[in-house]
Amino acid sequence: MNMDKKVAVITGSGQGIGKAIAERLGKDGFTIVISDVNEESANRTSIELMEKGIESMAVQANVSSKKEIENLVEQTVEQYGQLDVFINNAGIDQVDSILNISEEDVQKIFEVNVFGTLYGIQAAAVQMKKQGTGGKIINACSIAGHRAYSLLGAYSATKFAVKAWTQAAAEELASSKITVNSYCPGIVGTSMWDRIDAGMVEYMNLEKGQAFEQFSKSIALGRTQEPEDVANFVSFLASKDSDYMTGQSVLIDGGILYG
Ligand SMILES: NC(=O)C1=CN([C@@H]2O[C@H](COP(=O)(O)OP(=O)(O)OC[C@H]3O[C@@H](n4cnc5c(N)ncnc54)[C@H](O)[C@@H]3O)[C@@H](O)[C@H]2O)C=CC1
Ligand SMILES: CC(=O)C(C)=O
Repeated sequence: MNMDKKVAVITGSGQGIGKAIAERLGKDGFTIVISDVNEESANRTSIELMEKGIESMAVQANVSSKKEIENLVEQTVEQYGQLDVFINNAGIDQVDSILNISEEDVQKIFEVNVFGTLYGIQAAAVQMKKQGTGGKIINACSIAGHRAYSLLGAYSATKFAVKAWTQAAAEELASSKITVNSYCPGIVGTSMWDRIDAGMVEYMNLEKGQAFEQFSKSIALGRTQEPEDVANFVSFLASKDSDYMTGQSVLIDGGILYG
């Protein structure tokens, strides 16, 4: 174990954007804790990183359980002695109309995207304050945290909430030299968009892939986003270069929304 190396925890990093962030931060020199509710994908991704020479371990955790997230931080510190960067990346999607959304579905998406992000901020901040070294907390927001989309009403509401956590936590934690920022991707071709497309085409009577295609037409840079496009920006947020930035939820969407 090299105690000079900084340690980053990434939730929901068994696949998709979280996995790309883990790979990028590993290349940047971080020791990486892969965490996911899916134990198999967490283990697989952690092994892939180690095969690339990146120090890593996997911890299975469901972000909607405060206890499991506290345990994730405990295990990290037990193994590596410190926590420097905590990334609340895990999130789930939901496609439904406002008139049709059920109480159970709203509860479920808020438990993961909203409560889960809060538990991550809390557990990370407690540890970072104890260390007295400062730190960086980074959250997954979305273009849907800047404007709500039809059929993504509940999802958009959760991402607006992530933006609110980011601003409030940034103000409260600044005196402990802990910064809190969010990345707001656009249309990234992960399994999340496969599910969103499937849900939307059913609602709108389209062919498979057409909802993804229609959304993608709004991207000024003319291509859909790769997980690595997001990871490149998160690399900056996790680095010293972002030390003077806090409370921001930054669009990284190839030019869909401006502001
Ligand atoms: N794909 C996209 O176009 C965009 C995604 N985002 C956000 O980026 C983040 C990552 O998204 P993707 O990689 O696309 O999704 P994904 O569905 O491909 O991967 C999400 C990962 O999170 C894990 N996960 C789900 N629920 C969890 C829980 N309760 N506890 C721990 N892990 C859990 C899954 O097992 C999976 O490994 C999400 O917060 C999402 O809302 C934001 C904007 C656009
Ligand atoms: C998945 C997501 O955040 C959008 C709006 O595409």
